[in-house]
Amino acid sequence: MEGFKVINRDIITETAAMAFADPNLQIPDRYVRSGEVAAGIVVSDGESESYELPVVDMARLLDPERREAEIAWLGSACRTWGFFQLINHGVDEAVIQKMKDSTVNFFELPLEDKNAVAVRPDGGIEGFGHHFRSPADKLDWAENLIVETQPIERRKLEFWPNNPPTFRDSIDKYAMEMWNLATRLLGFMASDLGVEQETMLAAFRGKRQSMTLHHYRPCHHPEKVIGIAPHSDGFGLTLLLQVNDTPGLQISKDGRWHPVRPLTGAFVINVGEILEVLTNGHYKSAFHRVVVDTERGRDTVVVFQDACINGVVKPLPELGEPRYHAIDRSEYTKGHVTEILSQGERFVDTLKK
Ligand SMILES: O=C(O)CCC(=O)C(=O)O
Ligand SMILES: [Fe+2]
Repeated sequence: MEGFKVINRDIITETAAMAFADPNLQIPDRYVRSGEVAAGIVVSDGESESYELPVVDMARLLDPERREAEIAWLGSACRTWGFFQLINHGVDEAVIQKMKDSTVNFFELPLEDKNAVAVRPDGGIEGFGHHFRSPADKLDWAENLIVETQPIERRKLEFWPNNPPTFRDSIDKYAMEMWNLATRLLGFMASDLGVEQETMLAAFRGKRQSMTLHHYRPCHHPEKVIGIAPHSDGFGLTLLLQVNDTPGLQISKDGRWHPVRPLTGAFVINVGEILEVLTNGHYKSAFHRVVVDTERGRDTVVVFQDACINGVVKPLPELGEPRYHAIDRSEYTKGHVTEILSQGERFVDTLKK
């Protein structure tokens, strides 16, 4: 984000923290966005498709006899939904548990302690704070912490909490596990697309990895507030861990919101806009949002893997006549931030030929 003013983060104030904590307090006006919550049709619980994303099984991907069919299934999930849940992922359970515990412990701290790593006016996107993603300056009903994790020289440890004391180590180990998982998945995606694995991996290797931890408080008026406003992810690949089984994530498909039921132990993986471009539009980056629950809080740990080809966002040359205009990676960032703030068209759509 160098050289570009990031204006979509804000510090969390005592007033906000009080409103989060006390259901009897009136919801501050900056969080009230009933029209946005009501926008669009939500697939109802009774419909069979409603809570199912395609479930991809890493054990099958690794099994020579089942691999081919599972790769095709993975590919179809990325083409139709842009999202899937991943089971039998093989990520070290101790690392996951430590990351979950650190996340829960951090968000439980008093506001003052969390604000030790607060966003700074000129500090870019990193730190503890709020997103606001609407032209009307409305805030999400959530707290989040954003840190850059790779390459190592980009790490700004002043934004990495040292309370709880395990936190920095958790982030470090978890970041490594997620990169390993991402490379495996990208290899299988390359096979599905019929490109060399190395071509796909080269677009991601050495690029940025960042992590967002979200904490969505319950709200007695979930129809008035939104956990994360609709957006599509701006990087290459997103790997999301649900810390608890509170639902809330909804994915846009065929013009309707599909609520996702978190599968215990699964990751939710999704295609970001840059991967859509790399795949020349074969894979889709879908809009999604988070609604909040009346009773239960929700925490997620989200890792974003960035990608580009020699500093440029463009389709992999193996995938035929490019259907997107090539754009410099830094110009792409500016376009995507504008998209977040305007909540209009996806920025990648403006790149389509
Ligand atoms: O917390 C979630 O379920 C979604 C988070 C998300 O969409 C994001 O961080 O981009
Ligand atoms: Fe997202």
